Amino acid sequence: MKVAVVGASGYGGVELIRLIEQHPSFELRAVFSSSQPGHLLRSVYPHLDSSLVFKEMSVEDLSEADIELVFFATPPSVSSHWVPSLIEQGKCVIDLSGDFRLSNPNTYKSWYQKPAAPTKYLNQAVYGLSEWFQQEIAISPLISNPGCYPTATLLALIPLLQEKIIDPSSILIDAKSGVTGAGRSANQAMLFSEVNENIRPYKVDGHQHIPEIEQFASLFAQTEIKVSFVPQLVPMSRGILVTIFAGNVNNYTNEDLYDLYHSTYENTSFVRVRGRQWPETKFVQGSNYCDLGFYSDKRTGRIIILSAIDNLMKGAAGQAIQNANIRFGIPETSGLLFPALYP
Ligand SMILES: NC(=O)C1=CN([C@@H]2O[C@H](COP(=O)(O)OP(=O)(O)OC[C@H]3O[C@@H](n4cnc5c(N)ncnc54)[C@H](OP(=O)(O)O)[C@@H]3O)[C@@H](O)[C@H]2O)C=CC1
Ligand SMILES: CC(=O)N[C@@H](CCC(=O)OP(=O)(O)O)C(=O)O
Repeated sequence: MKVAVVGASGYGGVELIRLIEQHPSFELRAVFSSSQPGHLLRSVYPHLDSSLVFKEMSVEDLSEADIELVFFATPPSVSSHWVPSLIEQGKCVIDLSGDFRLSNPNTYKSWYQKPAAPTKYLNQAVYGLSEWFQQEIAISPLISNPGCYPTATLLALIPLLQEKIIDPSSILIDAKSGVTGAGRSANQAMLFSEVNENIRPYKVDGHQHIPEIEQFASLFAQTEIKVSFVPQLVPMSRGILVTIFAGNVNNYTNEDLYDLYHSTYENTSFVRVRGRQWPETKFVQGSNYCDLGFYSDKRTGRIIILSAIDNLMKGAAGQAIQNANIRFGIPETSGLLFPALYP
């Protein structure tokens, strides 16, 4: 199948290219970038041995190249401009940005401070949290890949919310991310000397992933959920570690938690239930796995859940390929079954 990547010069885009180039069923036919048109992909990214040349985005180029699937790894408000014409032409789109994740356009406008996508296409989009929306992903022309923090958070929270094991008003989320989460564009705050030997909380007063987490947590809990969420930047390139604290309303023990998570995820390919072997970002770096750990703290009556992913893999490009596999009836693990880079 012929595929294209828009935003191919960024971190999400180049991770998609790495995965597509060794995928058994996808053939990369076009890479788009507004800053690099005319440049060889391998001159911008020498680790990739490709003879493709970056082009300026154009719907005509996509039609001529007979491309069936288009990935967007672009900043907010870019995909919402192109997606309507691509969908009308019968293309399938997987969007890594937040443009199609929030069902209410006013919520998008207030958290992203950008115009929302047209409602017609918001209504067509399905949320690409692969483990929980398989059936919807398999038939949709527009898949909205989840944010990196929401992926790690929701995979940990949904089993507890569905079974009403935690107090829905008690959810606190401490989240740490490596710097590739912020993308590749130049930014003084991301200089080595600013980030190294530092842990930086940011957007404590309102991160754009809060409404996304709340929208899908509420869906599975069947009640309105509000969460406290504190993201922090840590001095590493890749990786997210999310720690969630919530009140244990049903006195679930560690064994009960293990049974719950194990039975929920035993037939999935990329969620590894680690229990009391606490997840670390090192164990998932470069891979599509999400590692989950948990602890029922009898002393405080709280449950603590830990979730580790690679932000560019399960948090972005890896999950996008997993969704493409599901969408086109290819085995879900195609092109993704490799362990983390260690050490
Ligand atoms: N990094 C991560 O861990 C994750 C990122 N995401 C989301 O994925 C998307 C991409 O993120 P990331 O790769 O990190 O970002 P980068 O900043 O690294 O890359 C963005 C890409 O978009 C292109 N671009 C910028 N402006 C435009 C435009 N107006 N039209 C077309 N292309 C444009 C840029 O290239 P050029 O300037 O050459 O056009 C670049 O290739 C974002 O929406 C992000 O929020 C989601 C989950 C995790
Ligand atoms: C470390 C870092 O800065 N991470 C980014 C993740 C951005 C992201 O994925 O945002 P979208 O909702 O547009 O997909 C952030 O916290 O804003």
